Amino acid sequence: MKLIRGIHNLSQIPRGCVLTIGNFDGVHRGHQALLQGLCAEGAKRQLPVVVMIFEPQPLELFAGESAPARLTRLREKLRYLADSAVDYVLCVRFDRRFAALTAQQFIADLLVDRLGVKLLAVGDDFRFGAGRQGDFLLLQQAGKEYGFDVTSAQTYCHDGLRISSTSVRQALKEDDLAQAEKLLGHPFVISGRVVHGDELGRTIGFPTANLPLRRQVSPVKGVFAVEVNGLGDSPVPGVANIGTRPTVSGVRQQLEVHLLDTNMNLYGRHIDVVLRHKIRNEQRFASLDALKTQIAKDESTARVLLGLNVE
Ligand SMILES: Cc1cc2nc3c(=O)[nH]c(=O)nc-3n(C[C@H](O)[C@H](O)[C@H](O)COP(=O)(O)O)c2cc1C
Ligand SMILES: Nc1ncnc2c1ncn2[C@@H]1O[C@H](COP(=O)(O)OP(=O)(O)OP(=O)(O)O)[C@@H](O)[C@H]1O
Repeated sequence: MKLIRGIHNLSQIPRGCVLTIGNFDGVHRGHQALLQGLCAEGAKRQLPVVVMIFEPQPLELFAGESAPARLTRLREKLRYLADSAVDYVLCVRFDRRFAALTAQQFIADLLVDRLGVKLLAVGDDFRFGAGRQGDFLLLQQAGKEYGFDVTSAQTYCHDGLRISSTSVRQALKEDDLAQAEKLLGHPFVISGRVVHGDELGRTIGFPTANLPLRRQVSPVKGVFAVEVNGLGDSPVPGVANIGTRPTVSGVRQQLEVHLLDTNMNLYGRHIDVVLRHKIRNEQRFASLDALKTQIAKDESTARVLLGLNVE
């Protein structure tokens, strides 16, 4: 899979392709089904498979802080997309100028002139162009006019529920990690690079690796039994807190993970924290001692939940 960043680099994609467009946040099972169908079409027509995504996601431009929490950062999104057999990911910088393109300009300039699209597959709820004026019907009409096919992906459901990034966020909001995993087709993971914290954790006997969540709001909060990938061949068990750390008057939301039975130094490493089970909500404790007592209990709970030998 090749990543093309920005429409000014479009010439790197051969003209004529099968294409889909969207946010693909989480790369859930609905997305995976759509991509599978598209890849089969690409193979049949011997055309490259292209996925157009937007960065930032449109609502992040329009709604700023109140945009829905991200399920995947760009890096993770690309990793999941690479797992399907797509040839190119075109990552479009979604700014005011791009957002102002009318549906007709988007089709004529980008899809037809620049990409020479032969087949476009989208869900039937797909909307695009300034003011979300463009819809499936308009695409079909344009397809006839310019000579490309438009197909609507069959809606992919789980237990009668349409899988969408929104439904995954809802499951996470309800702390239903099992449901989120069923909808995603993979566990919910928070990834990032470990940075230096205040190192207070050390003094209370629970050193933690800190992942800043930056501007991104996490779709989940609280204390979790986790497994950390990216540190060797097998996952390392741990216990993590996602929150603002009210006990030490923290402000910014971050993820802190305490690894069990190892004192590996993680600074600067990129890790994937797989959330396995929720243990409790974050709380403000009256003292660091009270927090320490609770974290020791959390650790025991995590051992049970992760099926580890309880000491
Ligand atoms: C399993 C676990 C649970 C935690 N729960 C809370 C909590 O409920 N409330 C809180 O204020 N801090 C909680 N913390 C503590 C903070 O996340 C953080 O580790 C501590 O304030 C030290 O921060 P530092 O490593 O940045 O110095 C928890 C930490 C861990 C590892
Ligand atoms: N369950 C599904 N079945 C079939 N196609 C889907 C499904 N979910 C999304 N798609 C299609 O995948 C493409 C990318 O979807 P996109 O990520 O933009 O939205 P979404 O997953 O529906 O999330 P949201 O909840 O934000 O609307 C779109 O064409 C969309 O219609």
